[in-house]
Amino acid sequence: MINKDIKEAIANYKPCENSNCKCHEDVINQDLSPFKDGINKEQFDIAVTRATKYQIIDGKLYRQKDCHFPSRCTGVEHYLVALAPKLPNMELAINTRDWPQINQAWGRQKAPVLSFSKTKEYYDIMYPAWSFWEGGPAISLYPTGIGRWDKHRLSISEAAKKWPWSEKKNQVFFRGSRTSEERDALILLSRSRPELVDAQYTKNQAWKSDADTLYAPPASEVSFEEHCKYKYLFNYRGVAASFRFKHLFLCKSLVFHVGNDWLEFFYPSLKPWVHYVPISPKANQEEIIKYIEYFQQNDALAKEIADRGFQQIWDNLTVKDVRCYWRKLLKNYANLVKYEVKKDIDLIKV
Ligand SMILES: O=c1ccn([C@@H]2O[C@H](COP(=O)(O)OP(=O)(O)O[C@H]3O[C@H](CO)[C@@H](O)[C@H](O)[C@H]3O)[C@@H](O)[C@H]2O)c(=O)[nH]1
Repeated sequence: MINKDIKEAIANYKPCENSNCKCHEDVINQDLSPFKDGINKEQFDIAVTRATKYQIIDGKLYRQKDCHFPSRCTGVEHYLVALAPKLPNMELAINTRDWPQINQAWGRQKAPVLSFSKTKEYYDIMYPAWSFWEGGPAISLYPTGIGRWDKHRLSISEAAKKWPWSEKKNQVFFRGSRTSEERDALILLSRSRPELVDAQYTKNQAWKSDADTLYAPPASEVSFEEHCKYKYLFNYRGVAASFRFKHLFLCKSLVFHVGNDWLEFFYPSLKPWVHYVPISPKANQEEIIKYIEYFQQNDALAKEIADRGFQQIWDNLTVKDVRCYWRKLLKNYANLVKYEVKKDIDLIKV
């Protein structure tokens, strides 16, 4: 069954074009399609009540004074300041919370909020998360917050060289906090089958007692580079998508991606069975064991998927791709705006 799924996926796979962030272009088209008849002032006014207001006027970037998460705003502004001189005048409602804002199923009126992550239920328009530059989760190993994707690309891929496939431990590895109960099955499996799985909960800011780490003391945190020692790495959603996904591929380990609802802009460029192993969030411990054992018994196949996953991220999620995505997104967005953007004197220059 797994064998057949892999064969079919590989046979149907058409690599995307590795230039000008083309691998991610469809996501821009899809996210903007609900606004194809244009974006009017009323829609923007709704959007901005749920986000931080930005304007680009005569090539310069402006922002409302308060920002809910200053380092997240800085992470976003790193790209916008650089792109502003080449962009037309526009205004944007950028949500820096984890959670997207405009859920269709809850009957929310259509409004153009930009968010880093969403499911198909939301009208939110995805933008590259702040953490490509700064403002990601602050853990003990990254006290100022996870960021600098440019540096992580180099340091993690160097660690992958130190731990080539044949040297990696034949074990599953996961470290992270209990931001979603979907992670419990793997943590419990690790407790009953420690030789197969090393998965433990760490603390986050919300941690109060061992109950928050599923009745075990919190584990010490482990750097992304150290993850490269293991053949199999698990990715889960958290509150929304989790930032760890892109980093895991850089180890040239086999990535198991649990659930496919929560997206960031680059997720659709990664294909199940071609670049990673898809796992249902409902998979119980026996099912998880079945997948792990399959790949332990089909080691060459596991390595092939791991190598393809690495290459896809290495080639198509560069800093240049992130900049290119922002540029295309904002140009296409500006083309849809139907009202005249007037400079808001309450905003501050960034
Ligand atoms: O030992 C560890 C533990 C965590 N991490 C990394 O730290 C980050 C945070 O991990 P975790 O505590 O598991 O939180 P997540 O659930 O992955 O992310 C949460 O935090 C993000 C920023 O607030 C949100 O965007 C997500 O939706 C939310 O679920 C991730 O990139 C992890 O890979 C490590 O590198 N080593």
